Amino acid sequence: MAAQIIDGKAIAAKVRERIGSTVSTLKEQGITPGLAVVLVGDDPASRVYVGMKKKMCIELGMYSADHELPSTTTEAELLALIGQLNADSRVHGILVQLPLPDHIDTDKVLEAISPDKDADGFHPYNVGRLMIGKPTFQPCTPYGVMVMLDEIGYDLKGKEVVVVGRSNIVGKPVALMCLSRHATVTICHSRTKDLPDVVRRADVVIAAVGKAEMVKGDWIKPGAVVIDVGINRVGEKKLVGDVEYAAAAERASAITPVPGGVGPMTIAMLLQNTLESAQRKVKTV
Ligand SMILES: Nc1nc2c(c(=O)[nH]1)N[C@@H](CN(C=O)c1ccc(C(=O)N[C@@H](CCC(=O)O)C(=O)O)cc1)CN2
Repeated sequence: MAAQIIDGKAIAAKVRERIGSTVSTLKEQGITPGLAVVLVGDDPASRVYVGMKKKMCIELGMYSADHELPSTTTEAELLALIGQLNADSRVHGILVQLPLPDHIDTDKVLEAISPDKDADGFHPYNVGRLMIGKPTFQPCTPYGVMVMLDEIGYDLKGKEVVVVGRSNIVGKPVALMCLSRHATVTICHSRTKDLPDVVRRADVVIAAVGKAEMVKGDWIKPGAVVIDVGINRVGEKKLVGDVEYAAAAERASAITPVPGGVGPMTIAMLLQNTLESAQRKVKTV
């Protein structure tokens, strides 16, 4: 049977629609959720993502504070800007687009963001809360993966999940989120022995390794769900995921495409996190 294509664009549009109507309600109560997006340097892909974030923020009626800084910006200048944004009551979420230029210490910058405005969920305080299963900002891409699984009605309880990739941004948090839903989770990486055999056990494969088509179609157990987080540029224009899509789709019960899969969810969940932050603020004042 042909795999169900999990349409990230459509699911993200649905998430944004829900956010938009909640934003309208909040605005009636005098609160406008605000997101500050900070870009340092000229990375073309980052510029595109930042542009999409700002556009959607405005479309949903949120306040958008944009800061595009030159690649010569010093770490001290960036930290000073974050200090200002932490203190700005119009801003409920702060996002510093990654990667940052090499002369800036990324960890230092992420730790400078106030944990209660950490719309990316990358601050160690929030990472710790995720680890111990407390409510927190959930990192956007893994959060999007969970929403996609919910959307297809997939219950992770008791399922074997194999995550390929152990990044702080995707692999580790998505593994924790699956664990919190009672899945049995294996995280694989470059030194995992017999990777194809480990992946073959999986009811759900989450590929987040950043290597074009590294997960082969014949590694997929028939009927498995395949979530491909990779976005790899091949040649001038073509984008492919971390999974060999056509061959995997022949065996999977459901699969995310690239483009149009997990990518669009990342931005939708950033806006969701900003909204949740504003809602928390309403409850505390
Ligand atoms: N501070 C952060 N930096 C980065 C993050 C992040 O979550 N926070 N993630 C990525 C980039 N990213 C968002 O910032 C992102 C990547 C891809 C997409 C997306 O919609 N991709 C499309 C394809 C777009 C294209 O043509 O290039 C798709 O998959 O369909 C959105 C957001 C690294 N940095």
